[in-house]
Amino acid sequence: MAQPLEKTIYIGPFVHCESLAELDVCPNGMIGVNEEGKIAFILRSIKGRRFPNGEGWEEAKIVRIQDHGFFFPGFIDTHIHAPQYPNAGVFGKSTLLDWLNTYTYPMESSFSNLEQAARIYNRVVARTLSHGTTTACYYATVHVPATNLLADICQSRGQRAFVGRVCMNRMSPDYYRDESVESAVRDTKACIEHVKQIDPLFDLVTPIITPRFAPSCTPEALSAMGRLHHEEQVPAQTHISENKAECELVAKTFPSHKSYAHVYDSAGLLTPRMILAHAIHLSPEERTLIKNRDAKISHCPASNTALTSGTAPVRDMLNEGLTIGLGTDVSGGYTSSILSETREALFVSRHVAYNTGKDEAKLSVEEALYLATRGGAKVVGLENRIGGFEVGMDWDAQMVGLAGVGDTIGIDQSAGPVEIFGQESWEEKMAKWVYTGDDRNTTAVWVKGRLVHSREGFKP
Ligand SMILES: Nc1nc2[nH]cnc2c(=O)[nH]1
Ligand SMILES: [Zn+2]
Repeated sequence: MAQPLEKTIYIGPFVHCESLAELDVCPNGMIGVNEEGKIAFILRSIKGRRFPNGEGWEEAKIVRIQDHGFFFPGFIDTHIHAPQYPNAGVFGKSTLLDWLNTYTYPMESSFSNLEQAARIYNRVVARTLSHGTTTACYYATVHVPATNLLADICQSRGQRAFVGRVCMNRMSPDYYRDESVESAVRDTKACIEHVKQIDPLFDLVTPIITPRFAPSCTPEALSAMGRLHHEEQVPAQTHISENKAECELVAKTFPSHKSYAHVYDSAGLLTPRMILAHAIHLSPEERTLIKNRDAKISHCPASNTALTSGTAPVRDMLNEGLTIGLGTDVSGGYTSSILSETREALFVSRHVAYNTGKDEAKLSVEEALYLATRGGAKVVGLENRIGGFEVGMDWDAQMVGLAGVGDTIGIDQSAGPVEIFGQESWEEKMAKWVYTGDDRNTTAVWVKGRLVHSREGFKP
């Protein structure tokens, strides 16, 4: 069981997203986090220490920003394949459909071995936490024991997670697919039951229905997953319109359906609790349908570039009112860092601007950070609990450290790659973090008030 929490006051600058375009910077404030890991108060000035009287805050533990850093909400990875982690960076010149057969299915099938699963899943959860990912939406594999182990590891390492057993009953090698719709339903239910055992209120870990994508599932399998989504009242995730050959395959295998989005809709899967990854080549009608159903979008720019899938029209989708978060999509995406993904989203938006001649397609640093935090929180349906700093929200946060040039002699690698010369505005500091930072700048990470990662030298 996790250690009981102490009341803690976090002192120093804190930054979070107020809205899509606006960062809220408090250069020197205090955030009190109670024994339940919830934000109890926020003071925007440290003068006078006016925290609530008589509630024991006088004796609370203090955690202070030491350098040019700040507290920032934890990142939300709305789409990541945990078993593909060993393949990160290995994709050659492949595109989606040959990449799945060449790299992905062979790797995922090896998770029939629980030792392999333990090794890789421990690693991917520890690594994503080290990047400041406090919530991750994981695809596991078809294997029940390994999927349950991933849920256990998220629970014990303290990462908020959605853990999905993948349903796929066709178009993959015989050695890696569900035998039947009945066995897929039985195995999916077994994974849901397991999470109910370890976390009955889905406080930290939530099961998620995960039909891989339409080509991998017969219409009967999709409908069965749609029924489970409704019966079990748990969220769902899948891929949509990532690659043109995939879209053609869907048109061919579902000839009576109007569109790719309609395939999911007719299976009862296009709901407010569905997370659709990629959404690159959707028609305007499909985007309208997704908007009307209030289904959510996971934008995965690193993967979309790596697998030559295309450039998602994020600005258009935002303008149309779609809800969007960021996903690393490891290992279509090479990085398990949402900070890197934020940068990729910025660059891809510039390619969209260039290719369409529409300058407004470019995302700002603030907007990309919004997608990485508040946007992600909406995508996973937890916007009232995570993604920002507000009284009553959970303390899912990261301490970002930025080294001041001149503070140390020579180049201090341990302080991380971002160099602060002292003249930077907050806007510039945030841009430097996004464009030049990495996990060396992630000094400490908390989920629900529990310290789940810290760099060497961090003194809580
Ligand atoms: N990027 C990506 N797309 C998919 N479509 C179906 N499966 C996958 C997968 O594992 N990764
Ligand atoms: Zn994916």
